[in-house]
This record gives sequence, C-alpha cells and structure tokens, in this order.
Amino acid sequence: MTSESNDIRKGLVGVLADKSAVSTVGKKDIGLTYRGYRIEDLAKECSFEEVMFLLMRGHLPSASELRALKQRLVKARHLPNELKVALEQLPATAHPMDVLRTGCSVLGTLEPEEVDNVKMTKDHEPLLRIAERLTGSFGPMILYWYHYHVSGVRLDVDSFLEDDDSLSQVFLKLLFRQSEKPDPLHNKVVDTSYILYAEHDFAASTFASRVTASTMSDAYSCIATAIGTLRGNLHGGANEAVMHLLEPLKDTQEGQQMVDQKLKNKEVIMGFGHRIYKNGDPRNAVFKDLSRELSKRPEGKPALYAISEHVEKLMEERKWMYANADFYAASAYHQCGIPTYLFTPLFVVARTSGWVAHIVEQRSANKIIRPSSHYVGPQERDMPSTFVRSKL
Ligand SMILES: CC(=O)SCCNC(=O)CCNC(=O)[C@H](O)C(C)(C)COP(=O)(O)OP(=O)(O)OC[C@H]1O[C@@H](n2cnc3c(N)ncnc32)[C@H](O)[C@@H]1OP(=O)(O)O
Ligand SMILES: O=C([O-])CC(=O)C(=O)O
Repeated sequence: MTSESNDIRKGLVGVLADKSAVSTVGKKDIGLTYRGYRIEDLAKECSFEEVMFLLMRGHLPSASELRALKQRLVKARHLPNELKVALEQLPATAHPMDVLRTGCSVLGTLEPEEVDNVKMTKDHEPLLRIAERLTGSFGPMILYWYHYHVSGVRLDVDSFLEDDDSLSQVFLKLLFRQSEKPDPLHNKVVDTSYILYAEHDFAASTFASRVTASTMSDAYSCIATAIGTLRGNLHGGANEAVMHLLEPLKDTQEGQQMVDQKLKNKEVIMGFGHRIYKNGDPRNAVFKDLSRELSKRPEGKPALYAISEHVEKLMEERKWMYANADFYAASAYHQCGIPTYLFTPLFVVARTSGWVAHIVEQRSANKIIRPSSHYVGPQERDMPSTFVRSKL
C-alpha cells in the first residue's frame, strides 16, 4: 500500500466537499432542517409550494410571493407541442425516469437557458424560473406520456385543472384523469412526500448536479444529470424497489422468510440503511404515520402495512439497521393507487427545488469539481511491434 492509496476515500465517505447553507443532514445535535427550519415543522405547517420557495430563495414566502409563485406554476404546466410529440415517440416500455430525463432535455432545447445566465452572475432569477418551469411541468409531462401509452389518450392537461390546484393536486387529478379535487388524504400524502423528499444536502443526485454546474453547464443539463443519478436503486429508485420487494408477500411470515433469505445471501434489503443516518432517518416517522393512516381505511392495505412494520422490526433486531425515507414512502404511495413505476418521478418533482438551491450555491462560488484517482493500471510501455496501424 502506498501513502497515496491510503488517502482514497471510497464512495467519498466522510469527505467534506464544500460549504452549503441549504440543509442540515445528520449533524451533531441538529435534526434535518431546510434553511434552519425543522423538517417535522415544515411537514406539519407548510405546503410544498412554500417549502419550494424557501429552498430556492432562502426565506418563507409572504402571501404575495406565494400567490405569484402559484401563478407561475400554473403557466409552467403547459407542455409545448414539440415536447408532446417527443413524448409520444418514446417507447411504452421506457422507464418513466428515462422519460423525465429525456423530457427535461427536450424542454432545454425548446426553452434553453441563456448562456449569459450560466456565467457566475449574482442574478439567479432566470435559473430559478427554469426550476419552477421544470417543477410545474414534470407531473404533466410524465402523465402525458403515461396516458398516451397506457390508454392511447392525448391528455388535455388544462381540461382537468383549476388555477388553485397545488402541485400534488395536479399530479393526482392528471393521474386519475379527474376534474374533482383528489381525496384529501391522498393529497396530503403526495404533498407531504414532496416536502420530505425536497432536499438532502450532498446526496448523490445533488452532488452530481453540482459537478455538472461546476463546468458552467446549463440548468437543464444539471437537472438531467441529477434525474439520471436519482434513478438508481441505491438512491431514489429504492422507493420502487421496496414495492417490488413487498408486493408479492402475503403475510408477516413471508416477510420474515424474505428477510432471512436475503440476509443469509448477504443481499441488500431495499429501503434500509443510509450513508449518513446510522440510527434512523427522521423522515421515516412521517412516512410511516401516513402509511398507517391509509392502511386503516376501508380500502387500505393493512397486510402491506403489517408486513412493512414486521420487516422494519426484524432489520432493527438482526442488523441494527433502520428504515430510510423510501421504505414507508412505498406503501404510502401504493395505497394512494399510484403505479409503482411513477414513485421515483414523484421524487423528481420534489427534489428539483433542492437541486436548484445547490446549483445556485455552486454557481455563486464555483470551482470545477475534479478529484484525482490513484492509478493502478499497467506500467508505461511501448506499442507492440506486431501492432498494425489502422489504415482508416
Ligand atoms: C432517498 C435515498 O436515497 S435513501 C437510500 C435509499 N437506498 C436504499 O434503500 C438501498 C439499500 N441501502 C443501501 O444499499 C445502503 O445502505 C446505502 C446505499 C443507502 C448506503 O450505502 P453505504 O453508506 O455505502 O453503506 P454502509 O457502509 O452503511 O453499509 C455497511 C454494511 O451494511 C450493509 N448494508 C447496508 N445497507 C444494507 C441493506 N439495506 N440491507 C442489508 N445490508 C445492508 C452493507 O452491505 C455493508 O455490509 P458489509 O460491511 O458487510 O460490507
Ligand atoms: O442523503 C442521501 O444520501 C440520500 C437521501 O436520503 C436523499 O437524497 O434523500
């Protein structure tokens, strides 16, 4: 082992990569906070739109600031025809996260960020407007693609929506193609999940977006990078993976067999563990309460909730491992009738606020992010004498 290889921090574990004033995650004696406000208070007192404003602009909105944001979000729902055509061309078999990543890129070609914005100016408003545009259009975008490919319907977004619909109401109304306001508990689940998922410091997707921002790339490229990173099962994709794990299980006994088998095979159980939280994820209690509340309704799934709770208990007993935010998000979303492959796209709607708050920070005090590697390849060598140079 050389001294250089001793310096490697695989997975960048424990590396402080920069300063940030957006959120606190796993800091000593502080819980999860966004801009200083406790996540539990934000989940109880705020709408997602207020939290989105807070993350992007650093303070809670006044009544008039909130009104103006909501008006901009109504405009942001609009899908240009070129984007709809592109969504129709994508295969029905595509993963919705690939659809959103592509939709983000398509919008970036139709409404590109001005090159001047990308320069490290103090005026971040144009970037924030793009983030609002993406946040407002991601729900309609994924659901346009979904309905076109599942039922052959070209979704007329405006025919279902009213100006006072929140982002969570927009998603649920368009998903179920209904003009009436969604079930209040379903709406609370989606709105609260947006708040809980909105920001998490230097999580992999956020860090990825900061790497892209650090090269002075445009806003859409930063967000597309982040979507691609969030998609993986070790990160945001875990909420879908949890559902795939739990759905086939009939009762707690089958839950126990699943845990036994996976631990015996040294397989990872989705929805457990965390790089930062070793004693539990503060968002879990909120998601768990929502999942429990849904399970008690006549149309709820008490067996799914009971299996989830049993698996959680076994993981604590056997591995001292705790559920992360994605574990109960799965059974909560499922009980709202949301198809599993749309779980991670909901995360994208929420996290775009956090991503953009970090892109603003990166642009405000930029240094290109470019670590080094410890080289372990072949020694320097000559080209083989037998090598015939290509004539091409
Ligand atoms: C919103 C979010 O992104 S939250 C995270 C969502 N991801 C998941 O739920 C996927 C499942 N969890 C995992 O894969 C991991 O816990 C991660 C990716 C979240 C964190 O990874 P790391 O910080 O590298 O893991 P960590 O160092 O804590 O792992 C320590 C040990 O616990 C094991 N372990 C970690 N998570 C799990 C799990 N979910 N199930 C079983 N064993 C696990 C690891 O295999 C490792 O074992 P080893 O020491 O024998 O090699
Ligand atoms: O912080 C992380 O590594 C992952 C996470 O929980 C999140 O992004 O919400």
